[in-house]
Amino acid sequence: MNTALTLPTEAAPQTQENLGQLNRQMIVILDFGSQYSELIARRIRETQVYSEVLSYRTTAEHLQKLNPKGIILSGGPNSVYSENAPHCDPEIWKLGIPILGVCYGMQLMVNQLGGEVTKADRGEYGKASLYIDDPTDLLTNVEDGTTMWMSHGDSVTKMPPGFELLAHTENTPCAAIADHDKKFYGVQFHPEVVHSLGGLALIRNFVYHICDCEPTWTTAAFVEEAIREIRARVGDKRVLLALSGGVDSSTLAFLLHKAIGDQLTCVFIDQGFMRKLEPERLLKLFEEQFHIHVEYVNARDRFISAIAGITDPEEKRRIIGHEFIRVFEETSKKLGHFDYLAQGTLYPDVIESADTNVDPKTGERVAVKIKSHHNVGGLPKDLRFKLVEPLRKLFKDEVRKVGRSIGLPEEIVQRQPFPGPGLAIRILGEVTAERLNILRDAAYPRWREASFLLPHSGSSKCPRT
Ligand SMILES: Nc1ncnc2c1ncn2[C@@H]1O[C@H](COP(=O)(O)OP(=O)(O)OP(=O)(O)O)[C@@H](O)[C@H]1O
Repeated sequence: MNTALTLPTEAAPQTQENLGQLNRQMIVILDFGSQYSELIARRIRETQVYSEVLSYRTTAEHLQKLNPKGIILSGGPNSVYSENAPHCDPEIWKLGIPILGVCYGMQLMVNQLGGEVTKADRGEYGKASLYIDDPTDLLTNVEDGTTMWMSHGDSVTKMPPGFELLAHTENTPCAAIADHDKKFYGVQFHPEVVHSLGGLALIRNFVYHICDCEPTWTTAAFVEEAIREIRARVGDKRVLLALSGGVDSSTLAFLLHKAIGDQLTCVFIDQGFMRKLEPERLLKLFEEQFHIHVEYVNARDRFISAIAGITDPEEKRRIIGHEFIRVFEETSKKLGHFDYLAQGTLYPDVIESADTNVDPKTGERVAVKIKSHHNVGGLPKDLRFKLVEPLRKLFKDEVRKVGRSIGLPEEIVQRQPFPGPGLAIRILGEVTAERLNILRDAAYPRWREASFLLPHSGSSKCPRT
């Protein structure tokens, strides 16, 4: 039940602030609709270089402003000749920026630069051995005969002027090509997928040797910049955060607390659907161990009454989501005025939710509607919060790294994802207090309970689950 969060209109533009990304070397991935575009971005970031996925519609003018160290044209499901096939701004070839085309991206490069792409006699899907014709440059340290992952129906049959062959496979004469002078490269295979054994070496060659990047995208650098940015944005104002105890909101709480200390107020709503001892554990960790104040709201009776007699899981979710918003709203009003609401929006949310919201000029995927956390979805307009979303450029594994680096305990960093409506959804049929207790006991190993309870006895704030 991911209700889109419709934000107060004045808050929306501020969500576009790119916390922790200023003055950073970047590789831009132009997305032509491949299921792997996000994966390319992740692979680049694994080399400690920042990368962003933008729409293929991004203009050369905008790219010039962004000043990336390199551009990657992703794969895509189309043929370059098909009607409505996505094409990039042809001006990008004049920017003087290294460009790597992957699969469809390579075919587009060939098509736009005067070569030829034709429907192959036999498409190539799956693993293929790559035979290297030029072991320098892009293919330095890539083993001859290494396995690469192919998935294409069209093939390059004539290279554009200025291009040379780097590698071939049994079925694909032009599997890797380059115009060394202009630093344009094309590969028919997918170096980003794990099955491509030489893929990471190739990506590293592109990023470090061809684009001349340095490994600046590190967790420590992100944390430092994010803290600076949060302070600059928030000033001396108060920030409200809905804390679930999951990895995203917990990392956010730690980061914000580091940046603005007690200007942060965390609200934890105990709806009574969490796993055994989770509420107690959360309060103990945050309040006693890390001295981060958490406003505990015991709303167990309210939630269980709200779904009394309801058996349909979707209906349960809807009611719980609705109730959550009401409780959150009431609590925030009681706690006084807040200028900012912190949200744990992550980069995949930004990419996925913005598909239909591409700014035609910049190609930026504008997250007008943020695919939100169902529990804080649909916050009423009159709350009028501005947003702080310092994690919106991070993938989940990067959030875990950030959390770990700022002291978030491993039990939260590695926590199994658990949906907001939690046990209420795991129980088939009507949810009753008795069923909740049975499920809690069944799902919770005794030894963990014992290790948690001794020598401490949980938080005094909330009743035992
Ligand atoms: N019981 C709760 N009390 C307060 N806030 C909550 C609660 N449950 C969820 N939230 C808020 O809703 C957001 C989304 O919840 P969801 O269950 O979808 O988990 P998530 O997106 O994996 O995030 P997290 O890792 O922080 O749980 C959380 O990040 C948190 O801000």
